[in-house]
Amino acid sequence: MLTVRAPATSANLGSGFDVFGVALSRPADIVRVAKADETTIEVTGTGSEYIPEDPEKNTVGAVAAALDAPARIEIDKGIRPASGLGSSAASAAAAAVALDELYDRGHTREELVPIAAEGEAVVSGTAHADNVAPSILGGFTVATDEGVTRVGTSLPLVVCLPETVVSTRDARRVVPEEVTMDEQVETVGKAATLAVGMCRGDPELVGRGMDDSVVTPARAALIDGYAAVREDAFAAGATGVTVSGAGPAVLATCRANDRRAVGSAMLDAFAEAGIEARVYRSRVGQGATLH
Ligand SMILES: Nc1ncnc2c1ncn2[C@@H]1O[C@H](COP(=O)(O)OP(=O)(O)OP(=O)(O)O)[C@@H](O)[C@H]1O
Ligand SMILES: N[C@@H](CCO)C(=O)O
Repeated sequence: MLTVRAPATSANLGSGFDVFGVALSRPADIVRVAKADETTIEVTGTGSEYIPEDPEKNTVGAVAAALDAPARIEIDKGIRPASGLGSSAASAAAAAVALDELYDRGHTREELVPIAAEGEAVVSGTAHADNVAPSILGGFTVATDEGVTRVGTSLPLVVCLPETVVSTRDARRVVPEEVTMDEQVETVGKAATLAVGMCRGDPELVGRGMDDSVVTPARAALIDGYAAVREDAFAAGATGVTVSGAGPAVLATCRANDRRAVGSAMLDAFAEAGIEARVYRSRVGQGATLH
């Protein structure tokens, strides 16, 4: 069987709703594929009991259909579903890379991004590419209808995942439908600051650019303990804190030496709110890899 590892990702980064994303160095999904007459899916690993094996309902089924590449597909989940860590996207990204190789379709990595995004439409109703792009390409990505721009960086990150669940479909319902011109101007400034920070590998600039006042406050209300986690992460050295993807994971950036303190502060703040959580001390990492 052909095996691909695709990493977890964090989308939005505050000011880049549905556009920005980063690959995380861990955790990851492993997908194995073999040619077959029709697509079958077997899921094991973290949260697998909540993931459908019906190809019409699993993101990898949509990818196999889009590539016209029927296969026996085994998914070993390292990324918990409904986490805000691009769980559904990582499987789709791994399947796109694996099936393209298995059937020798010859797509470039960039061409595989919209194909993998078809999987996201199955789950959340829209084919947003801000998780599949970094999971396939690695680094920091800017995904728009015109294509994907990528910046390689190894910026330090800390992710804290509480034992609660927020589905992307639900979290999209709370996003404001309109913004004022003041909010638009502020968001452009933040997003530009963040992008420059990624190019320079500067956690101060990236952190400042994460501070969005449109989508994140609406999403934060769905995450018990968020305000305290954010405040305590800053007190421990974080330079920026935001909701990871649709949540409930919380993403922080900081200097590399502060990751341990920031992670502990986030864990403690969730614990004080009576919520168990786990921490990933991470950094921006590479995209899907063939094994
Ligand atoms: N291969 C898959 N892996 C994970 N979840 C899947 C997969 N296929 C379908 N799903 C469904 O997708 C939903 C989880 O996706 P969702 O987008 O809500 O979470 P996420 O990918 O962790 O978060 P986010 O996109 O905010 O980072 C669950 O309902 C799950 O059953
Ligand atoms: N941009 C999407 C990503 C979900 O991971 C959202 O926030 O709804």
